[in-house]
Amino acid sequence: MSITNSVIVPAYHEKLNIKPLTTRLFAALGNEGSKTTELIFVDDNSQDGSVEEVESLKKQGYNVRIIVRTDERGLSSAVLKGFREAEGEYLICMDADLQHPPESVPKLLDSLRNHAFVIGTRYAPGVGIDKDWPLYRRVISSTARMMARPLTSASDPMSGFFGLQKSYLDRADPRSINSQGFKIALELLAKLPLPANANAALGEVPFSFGVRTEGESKLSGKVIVQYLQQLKELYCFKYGANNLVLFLLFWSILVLYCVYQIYSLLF
Ligand SMILES: Nc1nc2c(ncn2[C@@H]2O[C@H](COP(=O)(O)OP(=O)(O)O[C@H]3O[C@H](CO)[C@@H](O)[C@H](O)[C@@H]3O)[C@@H](O)[C@H]2O)c(=O)[nH]1
Ligand SMILES: [Mg+2]
Repeated sequence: MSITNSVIVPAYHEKLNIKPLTTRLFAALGNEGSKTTELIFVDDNSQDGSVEEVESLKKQGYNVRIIVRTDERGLSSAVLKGFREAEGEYLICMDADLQHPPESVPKLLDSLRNHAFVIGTRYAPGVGIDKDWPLYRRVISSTARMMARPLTSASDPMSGFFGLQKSYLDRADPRSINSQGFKIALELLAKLPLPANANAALGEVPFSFGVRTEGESKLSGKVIVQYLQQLKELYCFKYGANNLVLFLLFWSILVLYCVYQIYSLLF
């Protein structure tokens, strides 16, 4: 049977999460789904035993492999590398740390049959974010989400749990895609030539966002700065570089909003 689905997982120092993610994913896909799905970890030379872990799972019969990059680092570029190497027409991206439940992957794959792009959203009735996710991360995430509002109609463009039909990626000029930072879903939502019909373009699959139990988050100040640079570029892409007044106005509102959020949290 040929591979139709590729699940891409950017991974850096995630050895302890590789086995549970792989076994839970293929269990969720079932016998039939497992035959048509490959799992690809894209690791940036962690040298923590991730390679050996994947090799061992491969020997057990799982269709899993690991790409080790030694010349580049970063979440978004790792995802793009995995997408390029993928065999399947239906691509899924998810984190290694189990904050994205592998059991939701079949739902994303189903939705991808009818939509060019599918986002796993934490903002829908009946789902949410684990209560143990730190407050400062909630503030960063909701502020970042608000800043992306003018760029996409997706309810959760900050999500790293998403899928797309490869043909849409193939139609885009690779040089036009910003591969810096963490927010590759937003980048692709804004830049890919998705169908004009909103229903055909975007599907949303609610999921509950868990907390990491093994390893550490790689979010850093540098990633936040990269996000701000990415936003600036996306605003110029969408609204034109000359639209400076609009841009400055938006940023002023944003700064006021952030101050208000921090103030209401503290007092
Ligand atoms: N290859 C590679 N993978 C990386 C790198 N940095 C991070 N990753 C991998 O990318 C995934 C997400 O990284 P985390 O460090 O767990 O990110 P987070 O702070 O929990 O952020 C998550 O939440 C955001 C939503 O609030 C998501 O946008 C983001 O994608 C991620 O899911 C993990 O599998 C991690 O190993 C890197 O430089 N290289
Ligand atoms: Mg995480």
